[in-house]
Amino acid sequence: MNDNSTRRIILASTSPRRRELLASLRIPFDVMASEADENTPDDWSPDRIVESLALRKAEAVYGRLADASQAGIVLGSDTVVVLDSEVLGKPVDEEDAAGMLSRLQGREHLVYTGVACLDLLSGARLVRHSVTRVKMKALSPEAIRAYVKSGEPADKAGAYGIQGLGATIVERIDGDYFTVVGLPLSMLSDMLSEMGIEVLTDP
Ligand SMILES: Cc1cn([C@H]2C[C@H](O)[C@@H](COP(=O)(O)OP(=O)(O)OP(=O)(O)O)O2)c(=O)[nH]c1=O
Repeated sequence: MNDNSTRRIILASTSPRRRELLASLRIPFDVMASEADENTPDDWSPDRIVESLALRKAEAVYGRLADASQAGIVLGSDTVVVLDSEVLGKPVDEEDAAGMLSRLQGREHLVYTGVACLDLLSGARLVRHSVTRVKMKALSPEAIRAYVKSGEPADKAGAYGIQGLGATIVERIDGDYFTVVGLPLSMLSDMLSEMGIEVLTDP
């Protein structure tokens, strides 16, 4: 069943990247910021963290809309970087960013992104994650300092953005590029299809 015309999509996110990525699917959507608690127990695995936080973000918006009996799908997403089993979120300041980059440089790490889709009317939910391996180039302290000073690391998991200046410090990736940027579009389109929203349809 193709339900594109009757159900709105709401992106539960403050991330401009996620908004741009979702826009590339060419389906109409609204954006609502979600204030979800992003703390998780220390012993949670990365897949559990990103799936749970994606769900929390979607549920925070779902809670504000469910009473209105609106037909729609709420999307939430969360991204972390994992190095040697340690989960790296966003750096708290420039020193933290430089520390993260000096550990990531010259080595491989994993980027996990979780996606949650909640159906506003039925309450049905789908939650999945995607993982991409990233090899970062060896970086001199000067290069790390210059990259931190660019401001790009500030609001990004692992203190880099592959879609920007960070492209110059990545050697290769193995997996889905969009998982690294924060919204795995191929996996998302499969999830939307399972919820009755087809991205590729005859106009
Ligand atoms: C590794 C990497 C991360 N990121 C970003 C994606 C996410 O926005 C951010 C991880 O933080 P998140 O907590 O996943 O998301 P957010 O707080 O930015 O947005 P939301 O409101 O949806 O919770 O890191 C990049 O943009 N490029 C990259 O290469």
